[in-house]
Amino acid sequence: MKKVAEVVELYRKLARIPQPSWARISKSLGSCAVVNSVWTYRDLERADKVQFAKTYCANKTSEAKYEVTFTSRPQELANEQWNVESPSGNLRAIVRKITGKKNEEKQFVEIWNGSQKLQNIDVLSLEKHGKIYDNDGYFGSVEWSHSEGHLLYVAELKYPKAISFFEKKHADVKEDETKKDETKEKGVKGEEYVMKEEWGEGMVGKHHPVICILDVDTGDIRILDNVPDHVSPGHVVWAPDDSGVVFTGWCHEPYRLGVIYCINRQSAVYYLDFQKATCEALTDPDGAARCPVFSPDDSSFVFLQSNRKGPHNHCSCLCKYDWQKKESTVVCDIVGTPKQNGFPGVYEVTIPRDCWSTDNKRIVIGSLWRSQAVILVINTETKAVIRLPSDCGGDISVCHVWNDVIIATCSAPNQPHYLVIGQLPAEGQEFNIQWSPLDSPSALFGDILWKILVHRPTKERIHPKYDTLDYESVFIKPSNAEQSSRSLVVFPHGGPHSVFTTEFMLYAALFCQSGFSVLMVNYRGSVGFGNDSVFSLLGNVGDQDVKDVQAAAEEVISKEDIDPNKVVIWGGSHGGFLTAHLIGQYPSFYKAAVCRNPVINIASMSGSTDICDWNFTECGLEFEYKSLADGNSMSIMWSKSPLQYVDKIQTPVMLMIGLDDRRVPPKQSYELYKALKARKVPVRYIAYPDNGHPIVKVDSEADAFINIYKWFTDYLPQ
Ligand SMILES: CSCC[C@H](NC=O)C(=O)N[C@@H](Cc1ccccc1)C(=O)O
Repeated sequence: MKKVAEVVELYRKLARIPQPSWARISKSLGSCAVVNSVWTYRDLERADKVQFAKTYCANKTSEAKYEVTFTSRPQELANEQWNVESPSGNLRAIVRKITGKKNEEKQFVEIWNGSQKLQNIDVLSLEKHGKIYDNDGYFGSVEWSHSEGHLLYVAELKYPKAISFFEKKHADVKEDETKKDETKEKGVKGEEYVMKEEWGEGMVGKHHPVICILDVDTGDIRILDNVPDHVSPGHVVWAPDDSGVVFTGWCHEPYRLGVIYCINRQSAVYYLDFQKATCEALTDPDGAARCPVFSPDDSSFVFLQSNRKGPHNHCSCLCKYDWQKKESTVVCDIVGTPKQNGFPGVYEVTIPRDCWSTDNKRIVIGSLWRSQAVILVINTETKAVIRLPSDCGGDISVCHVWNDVIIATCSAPNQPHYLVIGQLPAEGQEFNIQWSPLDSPSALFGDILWKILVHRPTKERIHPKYDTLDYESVFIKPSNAEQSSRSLVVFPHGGPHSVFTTEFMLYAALFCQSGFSVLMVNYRGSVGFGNDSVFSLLGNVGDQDVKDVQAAAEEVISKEDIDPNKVVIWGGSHGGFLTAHLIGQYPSFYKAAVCRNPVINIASMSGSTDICDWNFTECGLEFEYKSLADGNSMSIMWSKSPLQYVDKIQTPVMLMIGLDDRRVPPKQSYELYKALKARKVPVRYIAYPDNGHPIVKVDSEADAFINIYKWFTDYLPQ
């Protein structure tokens, strides 16, 4: 087993490995494909995630392969929140965040042509709106009009100035409601401390988004004010002929529930028509539709439709809206249980911009296919679905599609991420795509082996309704026995409706290079295996998921060279919930445990999480906005919570929380901490400031890993 000091140096080395955050083909068509990319790496010395840009030129060779003829040197990027090329490729819009002289946050909207900055607008000083939203995958949007004369973006509503009842300067401002509008420019009394609902975890400061339109010639900004009062707009795009805007509207009445990781929120696709000054829902206002993406000829757009209410994440339906006929059709329906290893359905929160082929028939999107991230080519007319081959056998995710050229990022548990380029073959030939790496990828970790394990529930664990369900794990181990400590980290994911795929993950690679094998379990309830798997877990959390993980662990120990006395476990959020359950239900099996922001007591959490619907749904209870966690509900929630087993726990537990977590309140961990302290079970509680639900601040993430490694090795037999 490596010493802690050695693992610190290993962490320093692997943390520097960059990962592509985005990559797009420049639309300025020339002789070669120009690919602009932005990469991110963890800068431990600066305790910050640092971004740099890289540009590639690639020429297509005869057999549809590409030869890279130029690669720029990495250019560090500063403060770019958005960088969006215009349809012709002649202009570029950049939203830049700057700290002002008085340490205030400023945002500049910059318009560039090929050689200079044409506009440099200090937008917040104009007091037209609040902060421009970043690219959060839900509300944030920056889009050029087809004419390239306007830029649309989403920002926070500008609230009237809040003034105190006791402020003398504005003594003339009346509290009278009828006067409110006239006094708005002076301010409104008594509003200083009124709570503004937020959209929960990961959406701090985002209360009420508004759609803004900048005239790039004059610099004038107007706010679209006929968005329905009950919806918050996002995924905003221009309608054909710039006749208006089309967007996802999330209903925020009667109150906002957390939206990140949740595709079950009430939302519809709306069209705001400039000429008619109307805003109408194009999809069912009571549904959960999102993310309209128009075809190149603007004849239609595709969008995703999910189950409103129910599990926070699940299979989505891919639909197409015909702009002329004003009607929607289903292209890929929700899949309950796929045939054998067949198409399991579409699992994506958003559809990438520019996902269409030039023939206006096919789209290229990312999705999940059991334990792998994949790229699908879907023919929106024939409804044929083709899974593209990965380049390295691991994950492949689409970055950009333009002019039938695809940019994708590939990785595997032993292969850091790298970019590839490929020409989309003709209809029906998609599987023959040829990928060409844009960069020589970071070295393959030859000392890490990985495979996907398939698990079938034993007879007594078969789900009564979904009796054909199986599940998987991604298993990684050191390639040579000398390096292996024969120790195993069991690692259940969170969600519970998420999934471990075969991508490169820093922590997993570090554990493996430090001598551990790692078992990442995609228990029933994970996404990517069909909706029946997701729904099989509802009402069975704390039992079916726990037994699936334990069975997978015992199977691997019996089949691999693992010492059963050297098994530890760790997980985050629902993964932390499972960790706490497993050490309670199998008290002598795990030598040490770590929980990151774990759900410990569903009952006590129901009033403080940003997604209180999760507590009801996962416990098999109906949820309505007016639902109360009454005695009966609390009793059911308690019966599925790991805290009930605390008297059985012997395993030393380390708890790690993000103090700003809005998803799982830090007090959840404190409940377990106190209970274990009172029972003299070794327990350690680490609290990271400025971290939310995922503990990903660079210094916190680094400290967390070394603490986890030390906690495990302190309790493992040497
Ligand atoms: C009331 S919090 C329930 C646990 C939480 N579920 C949803 O947010 C959770 O396990 N979070 C995951 C993050 C995640 C959730 C869904 C899809 C992908 C990731 C976690 O932190 O690991």
